[in-house]
Amino acid sequence: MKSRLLVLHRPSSSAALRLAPPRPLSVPQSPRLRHQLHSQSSIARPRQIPSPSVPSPRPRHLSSMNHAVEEAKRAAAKIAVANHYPENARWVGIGSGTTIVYVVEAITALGVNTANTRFIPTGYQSRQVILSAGLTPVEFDALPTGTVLDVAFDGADEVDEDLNCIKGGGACLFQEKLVAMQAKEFICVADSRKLQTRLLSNWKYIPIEVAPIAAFRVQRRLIELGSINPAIRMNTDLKQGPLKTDQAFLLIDAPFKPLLTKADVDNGQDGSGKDGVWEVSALSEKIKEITGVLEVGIFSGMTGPEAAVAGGLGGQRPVAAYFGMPDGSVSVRKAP
Ligand SMILES: O=C[C@H](O)[C@H](O)[C@H](O)COP(=O)(O)O
Repeated sequence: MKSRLLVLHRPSSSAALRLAPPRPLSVPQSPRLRHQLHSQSSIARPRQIPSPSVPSPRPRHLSSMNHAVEEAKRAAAKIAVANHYPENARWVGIGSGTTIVYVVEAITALGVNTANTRFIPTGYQSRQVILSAGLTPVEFDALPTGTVLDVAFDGADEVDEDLNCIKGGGACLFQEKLVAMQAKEFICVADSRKLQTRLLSNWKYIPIEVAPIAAFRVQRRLIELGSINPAIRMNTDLKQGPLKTDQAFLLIDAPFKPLLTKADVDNGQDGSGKDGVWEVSALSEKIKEITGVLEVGIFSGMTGPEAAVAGGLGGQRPVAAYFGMPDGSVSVRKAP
């Protein structure tokens, strides 16, 4: 199942800038302190649409690093759209986050006629991105019965060698999974910080969307499964309390040990949860079983084409993931 990494585009001049790790984490030591401490970490952060024209107050080296990251996302989006945006597209899923902005930018830059194309958002921010680009959104629950999306594009917080993803760092995951699973194929676009061998290598927690009334119960169960200090995500402004998703649910950010890949298990490692060591899909299924969990931010299992062969829809694993690299090139991992 292990994917190959291909470099698709390499520029002649190298930007030679290292990308900063994504969203540094500060995981609280005590579950009792979780609300307060999480509010001070970068975990609690409403998303902003990047606006390269807005002057940055940051030191120059930081702003050039950020610029390099944004350009890496843009480069990956451009190639992903060029390779996967269908001719005469009718239904296109649009994910959430900062990278998806460049996907929409790349779609509009194609210059194709979108009069008959409907774009399915995965939340409030996603809908705003679609509208700002002059495209037409249609809510997921307004799709005609039986509609299959031609393609769904989205970002990710981390992608492993099998193309399993962690998503939800920007507080969207449930609608993203709905949309990905309604599409013929899901295409992931990211920058090199997200490209890892195993999930939970650089990105340290799994976002889980939960019913508010069940949050503490779910938190306890996550600890039993081996999560180290799972924390309810707070708004940046503490006075606003826990962050609410588009469904008015809460998010629990659950750190675990790095997740085993299929190859790890094939090589004899135990991913059944012993000592808190899990294989990706095993953990995802276990978390999904907890009463009170709406959805888990692990996208694993079948791809769209695999689901079609199995007789239906339901692929949540991308068929390809595009990564903008620090040197300006774009690498792609494709599902075998
Ligand atoms: O919750 C947000 C989504 O899952 C995003 O797709 C993910 O967090 C990646 O976001 P970004 O493109 O901003 O890195």
